Amino acid sequence: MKGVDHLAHERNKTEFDVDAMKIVWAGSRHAFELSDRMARLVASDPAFQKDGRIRLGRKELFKNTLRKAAHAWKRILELHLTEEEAGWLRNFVDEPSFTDLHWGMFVPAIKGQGTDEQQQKWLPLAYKMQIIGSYAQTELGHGSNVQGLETTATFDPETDEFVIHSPTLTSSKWWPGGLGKVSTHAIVYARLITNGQEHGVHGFIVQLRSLDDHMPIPGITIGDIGMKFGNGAYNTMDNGVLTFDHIRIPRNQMLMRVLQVTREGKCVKSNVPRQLIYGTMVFVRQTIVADASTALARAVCIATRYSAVRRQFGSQDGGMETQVIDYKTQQSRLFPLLASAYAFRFVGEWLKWLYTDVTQRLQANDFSILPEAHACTAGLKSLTTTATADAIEECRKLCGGHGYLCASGLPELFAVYVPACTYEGDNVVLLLQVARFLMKTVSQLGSGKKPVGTTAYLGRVQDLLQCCCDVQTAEDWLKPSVVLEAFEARSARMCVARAQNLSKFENPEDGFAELSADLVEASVAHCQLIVVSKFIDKLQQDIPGKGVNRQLQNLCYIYALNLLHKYLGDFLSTGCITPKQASLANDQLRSLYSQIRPNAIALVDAFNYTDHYLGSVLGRYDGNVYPKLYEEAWKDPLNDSVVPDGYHEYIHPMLKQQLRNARL
Ligand SMILES: CCCCCCCCCC/C=C\CCC/C=C/C(=O)SCCNC(=O)CCNC(=O)[C@H](O)C(C)(C)COP(=O)(O)OP(=O)(O)OC[C@H]1O[C@@H](n2cnc3c(N)ncnc32)[C@H](O)[C@@H]1OP(=O)(O)O
Ligand SMILES: Cc1cc2nc3c(=O)[nH]c(=O)nc-3n(C[C@H](O)[C@H](O)[C@H](O)COP(=O)(O)OP(=O)(O)OC[C@H]3O[C@@H](n4cnc5c(N)ncnc54)[C@H](O)[C@@H]3O)c2cc1C
Repeated sequence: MKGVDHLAHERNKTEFDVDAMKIVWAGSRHAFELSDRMARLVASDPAFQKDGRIRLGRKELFKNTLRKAAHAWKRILELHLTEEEAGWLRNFVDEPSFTDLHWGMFVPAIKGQGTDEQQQKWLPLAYKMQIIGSYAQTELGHGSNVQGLETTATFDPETDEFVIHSPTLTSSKWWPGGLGKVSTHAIVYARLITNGQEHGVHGFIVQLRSLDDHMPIPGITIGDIGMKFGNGAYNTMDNGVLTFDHIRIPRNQMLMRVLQVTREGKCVKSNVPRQLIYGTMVFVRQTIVADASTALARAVCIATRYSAVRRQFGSQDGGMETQVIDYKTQQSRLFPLLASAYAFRFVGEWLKWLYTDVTQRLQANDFSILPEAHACTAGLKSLTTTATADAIEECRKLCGGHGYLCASGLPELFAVYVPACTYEGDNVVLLLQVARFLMKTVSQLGSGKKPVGTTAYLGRVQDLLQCCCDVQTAEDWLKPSVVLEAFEARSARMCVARAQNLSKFENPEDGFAELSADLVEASVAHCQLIVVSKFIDKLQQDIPGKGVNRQLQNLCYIYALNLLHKYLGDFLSTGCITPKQASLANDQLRSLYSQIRPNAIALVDAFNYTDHYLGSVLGRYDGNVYPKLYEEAWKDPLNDSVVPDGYHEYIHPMLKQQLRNARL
């Protein structure tokens, strides 16, 4: 690192091996080395610089994104990067683009829902980017309600083709990323109709644009849906609108792993459950959980470094003022977010494992844990993205006024991140899916069906309904079994109470609708339990590196005890803990903040983010904030001239007029 390190005094306080923590954060030495190499490659390439992005108009911004995506692809080919390396490279380019949808949804949809033949035909084209794909599911009138989609795919036995059609305005495809201006193909979700009968929503590979001149295929109307929230941010993406006027595609372009349509138009079901049509969403929701920890860690890294640089008050004798990170209020807002970044990292790691396990089981025709995988990916996507979006905004406030400057990197990070609460499933809609799963699990308890996986604790529901927390001192809150039992008891009691309320309704669907707000709270409690338990599991692993495990323990208890504090109403009203025990938890939390404090800078250094990736003057590794902030201000186009454009038209006449009036 060149120049003076203004945070050196902070780094000198560190009580653990930061390099070892970097490997824990990355997941493995291999992942660390690979991501580190790709981060540096991107940071050192002037073609990937991000300065001034937020000031570009939409057209320039978009063209700039196309340039970067093309340059990234060129580097990927020149350096013969593996798929994993290429994924990291694109990640560090740090600009949403059509490639996210191509690699993140189009390719996985073909892999997950296509037959072997279809995969053999389409995947090589996609891998070489000879076609560019998007994922066209959502319509103007329906997004959450997938079964309500209106686009039709009607089989024509005479020509052996499907006719794809948009019958209404509301059936226009609306939102798909990469669709507006770039994609040549899309997986289009449409209602399958054969022999006059409907067979639900399925995916179809549809060509949208000519591979020669990029013009839309006749009968297709396609464009961008317009500017979105924030400068720069998600406006690098061409979210699109698309309508079909009786577009014909060959029969073999329906993704047929779940259901085959024969030459005669007969539907033949495979042994794969219908829900696999939603499989791409499960895959992406799982990646979104991992991405949440990355985005949260970015915001926390900026806020933590800046909180150590920033000083306010406290100097009575003309000495240094207090670093704002030393205020307990700042710590109580910041350190739980730091802990959440680590918590989401580990639950993301676990979810990736679960997803891999489910995929292997599906291949062996074992579909038993699909509902669990759906509930976990939906619930954790919802929990982590909501918390991350809120946390980015909190980090902005933690940085005071300077956090509101685009130079802090936080406004753009917020704007680019918040749609994660909506895409891949609105977060409330997803929690309702978790609630259905939980209520089903509770209702089956009497029948002797033993819950497994993340709901196994519900199998001990009788114990959990009666257990009494035996915390007597603040230190007792540092026992994994105590914390786990409190979270299990809270979740179990909330689930059982909701199930009892539901049973009072004659029609369960009416009851579900009426109690939905309460049910969502039970889902949150269950998902928080999963995060806490996966963090505790992580602590049981043999983690090398001096002091690393100790720091992780502190973070784990900060994560759990802060939730306990925030959701105290749940814990107290369900009788899981007493007010006295809650107060002891708070005492412990304050003590943990003091223990984390000297390690805070090192804990964010362990994320190993380059200054390029952070894109923040406040979060600079060297802490040299003020001179750089000052420098940055002068780069604003408003400062190109001392007297602004418009002075002669608007300011001068106004001043003169007032002068004249004053003279009158
Ligand atoms: C190598 C490089 C890799 C790079 C990776 C980079 C990744 C980058 C990714 C890009 C990231 C960001 C870009 C954002 C792009 C955004 C894309 C989108 O938004 S796509 C559109 C997403 N849309 C949704 O998520 C819609 C939300 N709605 C739904 O999911 C459902 O329709 C639902 C669940 C709300 C429907 O409810 P309903 O009750 O009507 O269900 P059904 O009758 O349809 O089904 C009932 C039955 O099925 C179960 N179920 C539902 N969903 C699933 C599922 N996904 N999996 C398994 N099972 C499911 C449900 O629980 C019911 O079960 P039952 O037992 O009958 O109760
Ligand atoms: C940036 C961005 C990128 C996107 N990219 C893509 C893409 O590439 N491909 C694609 O197909 N789609 C994409 N989408 C669309 C996205 O998947 C949908 O917007 C999302 O699934 C939410 O659906 P909706 O817009 O219909 O919301 P709605 O369902 O209309 O939600 C509106 C409100 O109603 C509430 N609500 C809805 N249903 C219920 C219910 N049953 N019970 C209680 N409350 C309910 C919601 O909580 C919300 O508050 C993208 C969206 C965004 C913002």
